[in-house]
Amino acid sequence: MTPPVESTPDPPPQGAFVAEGVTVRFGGLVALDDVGVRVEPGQVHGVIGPNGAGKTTFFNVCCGFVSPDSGSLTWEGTQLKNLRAHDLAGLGIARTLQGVGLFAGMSTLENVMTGAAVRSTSGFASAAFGLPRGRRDENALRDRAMQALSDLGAAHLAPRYPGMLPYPDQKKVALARALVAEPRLLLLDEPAAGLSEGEMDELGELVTRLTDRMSVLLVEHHMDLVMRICDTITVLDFGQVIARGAPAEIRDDPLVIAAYLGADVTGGSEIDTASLTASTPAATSTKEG
Ligand SMILES: Nc1ncnc2c1ncn2[C@@H]1O[C@H](COP(=O)(O)OP(=O)(O)OP(=O)(O)O)[C@@H](O)[C@H]1O
Repeated sequence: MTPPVESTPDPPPQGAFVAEGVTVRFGGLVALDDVGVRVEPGQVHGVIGPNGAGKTTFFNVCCGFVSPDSGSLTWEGTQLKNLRAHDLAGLGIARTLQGVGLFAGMSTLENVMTGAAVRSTSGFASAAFGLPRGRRDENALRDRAMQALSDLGAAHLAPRYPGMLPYPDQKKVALARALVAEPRLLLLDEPAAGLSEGEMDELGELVTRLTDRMSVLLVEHHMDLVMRICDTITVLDFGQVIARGAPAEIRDDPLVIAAYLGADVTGGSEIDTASLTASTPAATSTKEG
């Protein structure tokens, strides 16, 4: 007897996140000048640079918070025109921000559930207010949110309110909220800020594990973390790409070293210039701008 043919769901689209020629001006100041990155599927792409280099502005362009004066973003083969922050979830993109932005009046679990709402059939509002149609969704959302917290070792935080949590735990909750949407691209803005060495190691391991199901664009100050977990690094300085390559290439790039040594590393920057000058075989990186 011929076995019944089972239809398998289409695999999710795979593709790179590509920014090309991104230019942003604030009045007379050119914050980004013809900046491009290419985040390959399943890779971690770091964007680094001294203070004022344009990292946050670039991140904000990728999130749809800032509209570039020129340039384009392409995701999984489709150009993202007039991207707005609220479009991200529907595109399979999630982000965390420097300010964790949790809702004070909701428990940790409810905060994480808001990240999954976009995927529920009847919507979070329906589920949250106990409408009959939303009951099953609510349970499913709750389970997924608990799972996301568990994956980060944060299940015990579920009933607590964000205001009661230390900052590193708030960051975990914000990350769980991003991950519960099961994104294919995760945008992280300085995820290690305020974390201890141990917490940073944990974060690094987590981000590396995530790459079996998503790509990651990481804007980060902590050079050790960036060097350890990124496949490719783009270095900005004064709004321009000055280098791009694998961590070992970037570490030895004279332009990068000069950019960091020229920065005020005593003025609150968390950049460890020692990790830039650690001896590794010299290599050539891509230079632009
Ligand atoms: N909204 C704005 N209006 C005017 N200038 C801005 C604005 N946002 C950023 N800038 C300027 O654009 C340049 C790039 O800033 P941006 O915050 O993107 O750099 P950054 O690399 O993230 O710096 P940091 O590491 O200090 O956070 C800086 O000169 C900054 O002063």
